[in-house]
Amino acid sequence: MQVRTLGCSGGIGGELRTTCFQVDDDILIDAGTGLGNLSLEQMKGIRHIFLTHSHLDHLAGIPLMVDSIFGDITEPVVVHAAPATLAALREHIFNWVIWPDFSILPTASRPVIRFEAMQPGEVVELDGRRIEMIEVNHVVPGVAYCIEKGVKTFAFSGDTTTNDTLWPALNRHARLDALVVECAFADEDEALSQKAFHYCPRTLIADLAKLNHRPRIYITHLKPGAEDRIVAQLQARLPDLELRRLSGGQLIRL
Ligand SMILES: Nc1ncnc2c1ncn2[C@@H]1O[C@@H]2COP(=O)(O)O[C@H]2[C@H]1O
Repeated sequence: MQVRTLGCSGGIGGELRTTCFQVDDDILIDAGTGLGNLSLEQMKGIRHIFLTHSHLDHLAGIPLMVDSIFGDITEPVVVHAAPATLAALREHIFNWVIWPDFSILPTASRPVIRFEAMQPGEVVELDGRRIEMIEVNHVVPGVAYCIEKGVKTFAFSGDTTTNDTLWPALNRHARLDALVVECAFADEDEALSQKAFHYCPRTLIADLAKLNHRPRIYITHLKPGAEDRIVAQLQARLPDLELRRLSGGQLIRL
């Protein structure tokens, strides 16, 4: 299994793209502006998209992608998400005002996307990859995903602040090889991080103590301009952890 970082920034500007990870060739975890780094051929190979929550920076690529591949695919792309996230997508994006409802286009019986509700705790198995949804704590309903293939295990926190759901769920796995975890704000912006339900270094460090595994840790969703400060604040207080800043294009092999 491999995870390619198509986008991992908390914003845009220059080379920065928002959250989108490609698992092998056919799965996306979130579909932010990083999705636009895929070629048309690569987009046609995407069969499943798993969403962590309803915010634009995690799904902005979907409407544009489905229009781009509209005439070229025979089976719908399956969008997996929690019921609240799917309801938001239907009501606020695919509502014929912001974008046409591609879940009934070109025809209701053979649409280009299909929405598939998933509940926290549920596992979807796709060609030997077991994808588990885990509840987290964001300003809108949010989830993380843990993906197992063989013995290898990868997890992505989605957007979250302090919680007691992600860490016990990860501890239930026999191992954790790589963890992509968000830390959107620097400690100076802790008040904003609390309002927006994100981690800052202080709160992430406190939660990492709840994790029994010692994975490679990749920090994601850094707000543009604060990247170096956030990573320095984490590394200064976690010198013994294998902790690095995630960057666009980075490949995580498992
Ligand atoms: N009061 C607030 N609540 C939530 N988000 C906020 C607030 N003020 C500013 N924001 C920003 O809005 C952004 C929405 O996407 P994010 O959750 O990635 O990060 C959020 C913050 O950067």
